Amino acid sequence: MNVSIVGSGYVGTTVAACLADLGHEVVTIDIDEDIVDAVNDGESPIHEPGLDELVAEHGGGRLRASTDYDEILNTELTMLALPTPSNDDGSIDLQFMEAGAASIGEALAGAQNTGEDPHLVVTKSTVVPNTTEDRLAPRIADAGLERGTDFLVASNPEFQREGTAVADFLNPDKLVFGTDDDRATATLHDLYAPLREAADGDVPVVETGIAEAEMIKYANNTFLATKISLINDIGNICKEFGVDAYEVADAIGLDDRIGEQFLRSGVGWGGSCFPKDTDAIIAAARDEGYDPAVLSAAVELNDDQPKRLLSLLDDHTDVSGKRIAVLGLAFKPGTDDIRNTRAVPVIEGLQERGADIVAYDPVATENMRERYPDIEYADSAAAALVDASGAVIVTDWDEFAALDAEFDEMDDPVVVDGRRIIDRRDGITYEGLTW
Ligand SMILES: NC(=O)C1=CN([C@@H]2O[C@H](COP(=O)(O)OP(=O)(O)OC[C@H]3O[C@@H](n4cnc5c(N)ncnc54)[C@H](O)[C@@H]3O)[C@@H](O)[C@H]2O)C=CC1
Ligand SMILES: O=C(O)[C@H]1O[C@H](OP(=O)(O)OP(=O)(O)OC[C@H]2O[C@@H](n3ccc(=O)[nH]c3=O)[C@H](O)[C@@H]2O)[C@H](O)[C@@H](O)[C@@H]1O
Repeated sequence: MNVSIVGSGYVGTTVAACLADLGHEVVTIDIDEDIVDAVNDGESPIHEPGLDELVAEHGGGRLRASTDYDEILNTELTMLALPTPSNDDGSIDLQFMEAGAASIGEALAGAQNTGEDPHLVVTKSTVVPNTTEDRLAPRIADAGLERGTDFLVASNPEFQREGTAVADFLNPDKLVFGTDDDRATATLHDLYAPLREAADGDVPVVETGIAEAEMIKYANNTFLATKISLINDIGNICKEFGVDAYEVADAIGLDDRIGEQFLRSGVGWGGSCFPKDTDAIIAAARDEGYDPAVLSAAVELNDDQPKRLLSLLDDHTDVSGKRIAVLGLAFKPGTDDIRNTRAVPVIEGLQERGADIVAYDPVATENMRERYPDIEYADSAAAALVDASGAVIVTDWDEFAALDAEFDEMDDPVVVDGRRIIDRRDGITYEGLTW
């Protein structure tokens, strides 16, 4: 099939490269010329394991990029993979999506009516229920097009994670096709047929309505975020009783109804999506007159975990004027992404206390330096610990598990672990956040 994808960022580029690898002819459309040039030169514009190889193999061939929306005229379907950031009040900002939809409409309207099937426009981005219906389809139609004759719309949300995006896309737990027209459903089946054939096992397809598909994405992300907040709540109780929350989590995870994943308690969830998507669906629900109590509590608890981490440190040392090591800056291991990382409230809390911060991350240091140019950055965890009067662990990088004699170099070896990555050992004052 000939496929176009508007937006060549984390999702757009990953999906495009994987679809090209599965045999489709794919073009991405982006306003950023550097991204377009990179893809055409066979270079991935973003860092994801396995993506460099795919873009190197197909870039400039079955995978192309362009700044020209007219490219969609040579394709059967267009996916919208544009950003859906938050407004100041947490609600979803649809300006990029509406601009993209309008440009698609203008391109389609400029084409000769060939009598072919209507062009399918698929919302890949995460959008609150009814966005495709109420905000995107009308923008496409604004160019003088008729829905059902000139174009169709559908929702096909994406569940890939950063750091494992290629593997997640190629072997998804499910595919969700939200449509209101059999022709759209059939086109999505054609698009994913090679993926389902190549995938490791059976890939279930959920055929549903457009708004249901949009909501499934929020339900998925907010369920997982809330699962982490719940295990953090349970972990905080465990800490009060001197109980090991990880032993408790391992045991409850054996119950199939609970499941073993996403039970790692600690300093909380961050990243480009859980925080923004939770805020967006809470704001959208409130707009409709419903206040989601559990989700609001999940956010509140997530905001409190970094404060609990710092108050554990306060229990052992007055950090004012002292050198304090912050180990881990990325929002999770395996990425240099610092969007909504828990390291930010930790750093700000330490700054408020007047601490002298020395931070270390294997890959995210440069991104954090842009945000906090004035704090000290160490070249290694070992260097960060030298002469420190306390250390806090924010990201569960494997390399932190190997730290041992390095703690002997601390002035006062107080270690507060927000991710259960350091073993308790003689010679250090160790506090686990939930154990
Ligand atoms: N990053 C992730 O792991 C996941 C993200 N999502 C969702 O996917 C959507 C996209 O997210 P990302 O790929 O992370 O965003 P991103 O910010 O990495 O990429 C968006 C791209 O769109 C381009 N762009 C902006 N306006 C444009 C326009 N008018 N026309 C053409 N290109 C334009 C930008 O230059 C950028 O390259 C969001 O709704 C996000 O919530 C869903 C699942 C996973
Ligand atoms: O919509 C999205 O963008 C994506 O959001 C998440 O993916 P991602 O943000 O890449 O990262 P996760 O691996 O889910 O981790 C999110 C946060 O939760 C934290 N976490 C995760 C698991 C756990 O047990 N405990 C825990 O604190 C991580 O440290 C991290 O800060 C979802 O897992 C993806 O399915 C989804 O597509």
